[in-house]
Amino acid sequence: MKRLAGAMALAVRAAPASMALRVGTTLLSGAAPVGVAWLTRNLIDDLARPQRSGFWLPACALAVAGALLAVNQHVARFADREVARQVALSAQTELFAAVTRPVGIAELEDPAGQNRLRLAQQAGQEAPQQLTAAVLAIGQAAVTLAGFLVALAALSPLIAVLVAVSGLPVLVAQIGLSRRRAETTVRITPGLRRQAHYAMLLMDVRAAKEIRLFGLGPYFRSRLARELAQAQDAERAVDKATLRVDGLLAVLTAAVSGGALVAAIARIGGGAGTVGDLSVLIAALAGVQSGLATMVSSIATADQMLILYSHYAAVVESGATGSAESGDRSSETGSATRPASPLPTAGPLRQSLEFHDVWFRYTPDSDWILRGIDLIIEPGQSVGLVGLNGAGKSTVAKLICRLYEPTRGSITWNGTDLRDLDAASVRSRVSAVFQDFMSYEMSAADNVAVGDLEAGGGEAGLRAAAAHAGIDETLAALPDGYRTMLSRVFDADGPGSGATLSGGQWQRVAIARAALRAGADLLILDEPSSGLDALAEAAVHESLRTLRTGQASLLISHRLSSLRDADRIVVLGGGRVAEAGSHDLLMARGGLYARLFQQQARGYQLPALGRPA
Ligand SMILES: Nc1ncnc2c1ncn2[C@@H]1O[C@H](COP(=O)(O)OP(=O)(O)OP(=O)(O)O)[C@@H](O)[C@H]1O
Repeated sequence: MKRLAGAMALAVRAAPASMALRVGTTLLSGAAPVGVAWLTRNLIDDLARPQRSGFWLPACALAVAGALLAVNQHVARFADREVARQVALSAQTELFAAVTRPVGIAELEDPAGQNRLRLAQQAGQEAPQQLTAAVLAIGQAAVTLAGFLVALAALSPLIAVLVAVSGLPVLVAQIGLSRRRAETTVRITPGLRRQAHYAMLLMDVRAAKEIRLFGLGPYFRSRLARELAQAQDAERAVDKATLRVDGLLAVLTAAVSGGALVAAIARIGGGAGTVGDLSVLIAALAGVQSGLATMVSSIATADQMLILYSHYAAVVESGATGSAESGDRSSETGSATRPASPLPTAGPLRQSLEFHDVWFRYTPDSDWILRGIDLIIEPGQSVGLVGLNGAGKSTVAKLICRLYEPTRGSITWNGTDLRDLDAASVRSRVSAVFQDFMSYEMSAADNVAVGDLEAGGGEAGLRAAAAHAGIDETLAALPDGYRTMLSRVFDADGPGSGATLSGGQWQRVAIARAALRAGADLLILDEPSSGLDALAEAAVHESLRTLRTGQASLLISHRLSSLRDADRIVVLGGGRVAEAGSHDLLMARGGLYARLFQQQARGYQLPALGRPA
């Protein structure tokens, strides 16, 4: 009942006027068949009288009722669709507000969480509206049923009871089927998600290159078809069971109604009623039967939708993917936990950002990525982070941004544990270019502006940030300047045409995005120049150096030449800080950093004189 009330409340909140209209049309369509049956009875009895008088009133009332009902049907359909639209809008808004509410992102990487999200999305789209429609249909059927049962009871109480009771086995069977249908929906969700993934790959322009080159079309098509066929098999099994049960129940209810009809006709034939009574009886039996069928199927639908709605409610109530979040400070799921009450905001970085013996693994059953990291970044200091692939450099960056929480140990901002600070306030003091930065299918201006939606300065501010990333001239020279749509798959909003950037140009847009948040205390650059040509890399690094003045920075790069000016270079190895110091110190020490640097430097050296070229 709580879930039902929640779903109904959502519908009323989202579409109050349309809901009121829908309730009105429901009451009218519920009462109409009973009214029409009584008017018909009066009309027949008036006509059956020898003087044939007084039939004008029921005849006119019948005509008006017919017209009203015809219009009512269309109004009801419009109100239904309006409720569906407004509920879907409201449900989607609530759902995605919940998805982005949690501090961390670990739940979004959990397959079970993604299954719940898909179910919640599906339920959010259809469950509240279908539940509302089912409840209204139950109400409508109840009005019709009550009217006809009273009419039947007036003729024969026994027949009325018999017909009403025949609905019970139908109800039990339909609820069983609806539960099975809801379970099937949950069971086929992972397969349908995989199917959607293959469909997305086949349509995605980024995947198209490999799919064409490696001839992967038939491979993904067959995987897609297999997943869909498996889901359909499960649905077909439920449909077959429904057919069997519904067929049997139809025979049962028809037998009960037929028997009741014959018995009642026998009574009227025996002189216990008028011809008008017979017409009411026929209408009442048909009405009760169809009312019962509507009521039972609506109860079953409501039951199924309630089960689906519970997935939506779980996500909306608990946030992200609806999984229970632990309040532990050390999160074994790697998930950043949600604060129970408002936390203090992070002030400017005046002392340091420090890692204290930080251990981290992404899930409780995976390997440790960090095994006791101690790291200090002081205000205005530049720190370079170096390590082999998979050493955990990006993980360190993500931990600072509170996308995950340390499994053990702590990270402090001016001495306060990050978990004791408002996450949004910490993030507002950090700017970052992630290794897997985003390319948004939006205009060039919007692609830079998302770095800081609250930054003032208009286009001049965007251009200044873009200039730091060495991309201002390129963006300004696009067909519609900064308003140019950077997309291959969406049209421009206005009359201008779209444009496509190269990988390195996109990377510079991401750098511009980070540069826009110039007031941040800490700038994290995770492989910011991997796609840049040598000239651009030097220019961007020089520009970022001026941008970083006074700002702390954490620079992660495999191009060690770009790190040599860092105040301190930290080398990660085996999940720990293997080496730390200035470039000169680390070179003199001859450890991993020195070996990596020399290896890279050798690659750039000209062949020695006298050796064949
Ligand atoms: N979201 C994740 N879930 C589970 N494991 C992850 C996740 N992200 C990274 N890992 C694992 O953590 C390890 C460290 O990854 P990370 O990206 O931090 O390394 P890195 O030092 O930045 O590597 P690279 O130099 O290749 O960019 C890798 O073994 C990777 O498989």
